[in-house]
Amino acid sequence: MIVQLVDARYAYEDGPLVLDGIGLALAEGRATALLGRNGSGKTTLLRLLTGGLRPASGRLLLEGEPVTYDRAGLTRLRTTVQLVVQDPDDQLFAASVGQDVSFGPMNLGLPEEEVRARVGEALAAMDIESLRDRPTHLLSYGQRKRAAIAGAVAMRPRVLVLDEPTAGLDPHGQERLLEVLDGLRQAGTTVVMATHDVDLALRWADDAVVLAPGGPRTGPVAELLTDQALLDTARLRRPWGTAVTHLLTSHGLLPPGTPGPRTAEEVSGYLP
Ligand SMILES: Nc1ncnc2c1ncn2[C@@H]1O[C@H](COP(=O)(O)OP(=O)(O)OP(=O)(O)O)[C@@H](O)[C@H]1O
Repeated sequence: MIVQLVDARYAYEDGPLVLDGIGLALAEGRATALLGRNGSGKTTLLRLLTGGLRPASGRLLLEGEPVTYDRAGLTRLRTTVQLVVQDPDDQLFAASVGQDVSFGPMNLGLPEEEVRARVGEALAAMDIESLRDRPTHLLSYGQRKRAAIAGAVAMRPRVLVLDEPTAGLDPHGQERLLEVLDGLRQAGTTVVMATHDVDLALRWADDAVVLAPGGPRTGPVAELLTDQALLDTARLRRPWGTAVTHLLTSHGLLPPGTPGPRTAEEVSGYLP
């Protein structure tokens, strides 16, 4: 496991207990969707995973070793695990897109040529090469979101953690992002994404973490998102694929236990 959170608890100062006894293990190349209603603790969990918050009890392990929350420990964690926060305005700070995306790799002390190559690659991946010299504050929300993700991609982290990355992206932008994330995964990057989109989670992820009032549940995404009792307690909508399967099964058109389609293309597998 690259990163592991073991039995972690977290409460904000003077606030409620947000996470209680959560465990999460991130293996190389796996995609994990983090789901839960507003205020369930998704952002808090992502901040625990990336060292921005420290668990009140429990441990964060990086390659099996407990993370030390000193400068060296956090630097080591953050070169391995990159967080893209929900609001791009909390992430972007340089004058232009190109400068912003190059900041991280430059800070790693990489040679100029390497920085340039990484920035070019990240801008191309996020389809924002034409915005390289644009001031970040003049970009649209979706463009800023893409620029913030490009900044993390340019760091080539082993684990990429994204807080609602598709929110505010147009359909093309969402598809493009999923392609980028699939490409990163194929190259071995571990990706964690908090999202409210159950269809996207079912289609994209291997594993899921559902923050439900009774306690967090972790497991294969196809298993958790077909568990109606869990969806009800977590107040999650049933993914359309699961709903279609349920309908076809209840009409005897599919044998019970048939796994639901994760994409529209997979539905064709049910046709005679
Ligand atoms: N800085 C803070 N100080 C005190 N309480 C906080 C702070 N940040 C978050 N909280 C509280 O912690 C709980 C979890 O918040 P968090 O942002 O992790 O939820 P979330 O699942 O990401 O929500 P959303 O889906 O709305 O983004 C909420 O009750 C929230 O009000």
